[in-house]
Amino acid sequence: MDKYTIIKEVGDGTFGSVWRAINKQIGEVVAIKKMKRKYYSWEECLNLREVKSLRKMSHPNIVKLKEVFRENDILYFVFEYMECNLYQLMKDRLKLFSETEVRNWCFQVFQGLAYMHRRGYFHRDLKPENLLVTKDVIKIADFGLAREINSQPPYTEYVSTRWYRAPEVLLQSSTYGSAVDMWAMGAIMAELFTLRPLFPGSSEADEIYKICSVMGSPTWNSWAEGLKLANAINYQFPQFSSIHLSVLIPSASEDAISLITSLCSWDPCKRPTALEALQHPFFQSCFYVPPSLRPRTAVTRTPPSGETKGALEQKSARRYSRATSNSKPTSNYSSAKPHAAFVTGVQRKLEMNNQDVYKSDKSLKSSPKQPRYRPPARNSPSKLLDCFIRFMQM
Ligand SMILES: Nc1ncnc2c1ncn2[C@@H]1O[C@H](COP(=O)(O)OP(=O)(O)OP(=O)(O)O)[C@@H](O)[C@H]1O
Repeated sequence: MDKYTIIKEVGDGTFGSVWRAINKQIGEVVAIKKMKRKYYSWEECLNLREVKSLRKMSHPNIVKLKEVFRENDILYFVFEYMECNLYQLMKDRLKLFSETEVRNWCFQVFQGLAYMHRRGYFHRDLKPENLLVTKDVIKIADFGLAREINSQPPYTEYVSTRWYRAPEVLLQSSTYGSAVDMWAMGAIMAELFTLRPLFPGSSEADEIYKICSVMGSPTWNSWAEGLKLANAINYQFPQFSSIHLSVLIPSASEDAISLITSLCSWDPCKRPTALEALQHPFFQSCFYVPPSLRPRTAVTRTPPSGETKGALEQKSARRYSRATSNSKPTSNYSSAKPHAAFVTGVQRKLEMNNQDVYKSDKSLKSSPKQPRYRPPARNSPSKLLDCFIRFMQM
């Protein structure tokens, strides 16, 4: 730690506290994540998902891991520093974001996701707190739960923050994939428009209830696999018809509504991939390249090798026409009774502190509250450096 001057704490997550610091040698501002549990061997550290996945990724919309070191059995990650996260940007805002702002952020996140998914990883815990912003650039952070797409299911350990959790994960599927990130993006995109969570469930059962109350309950036609998953755990969906999302997100354009609707498809197979999302008409005007990205990489809308742009567009067009036609306004929605998301008065911070990390225990129930971590005092006695290994110098 000698190399860094710690400035202040900027984040306190489940697994680590994050500090703003300066690299004394080169004067660079960085974010240092200090992990809460102890690591008694370097092998243990190298096995961490955050290390394994982030080491392999280099993309302008994925937060850069600069260094990893262990000191006194405490593991530290050194990241490029970002000014704030999307939740912080939303929470005190009185005025809605413009559609251009939402579009530019989402366009960048989908590029980061397309890259990550192509490299064989999915994030599994996308939420506004994990999307970090500096000026007009947004980056995906917190790869603590990232999974290799080719790794062997079943995936049974804890996964993702409830409000952004995909239905297949809520219903305890053990074979979900990168489509869980696309679901989370649908919920995040809606929240960017309204500044309110779209599905603010207070428990796992309430989460499914809230999703049904907005998207309409799934049917054998729309998601047979989901009905089977529900049967397997003896769960019965509450019966709702869908609400047209434009009722809940009145400030969003038709294109935005169509993209959110298809991202929030019950059936993971019907959600667009990140690459398909980038081809959606909502991003038609998105040749915008944030100045800070220009020297490093060109933002293009080129399809991946092996698939022609025309073919991809046709596929996207099919997907999107289906998504929009599935989501007609329903007559039984009363505008006098606003959507739960707008009336719950849920205090997000309380909710998020109470968030249940998902465990496959065959029940739709919350796990106990995480104890809040308090970092050691800055003036605590200096500790001996028992191990200091730097394996990355990027
Ligand atoms: N590179 C960074 N630059 C600035 N702030 C950061 C950076 N990385 C993380 N933070 C801040 O710290 C918070 C917690 O970080 P992170 O999500 O990595 O921790 P965590 O323990 O894995 O959290 P979670 O509870 O989401 O799993 C973030 O929401 C963000 O506000």
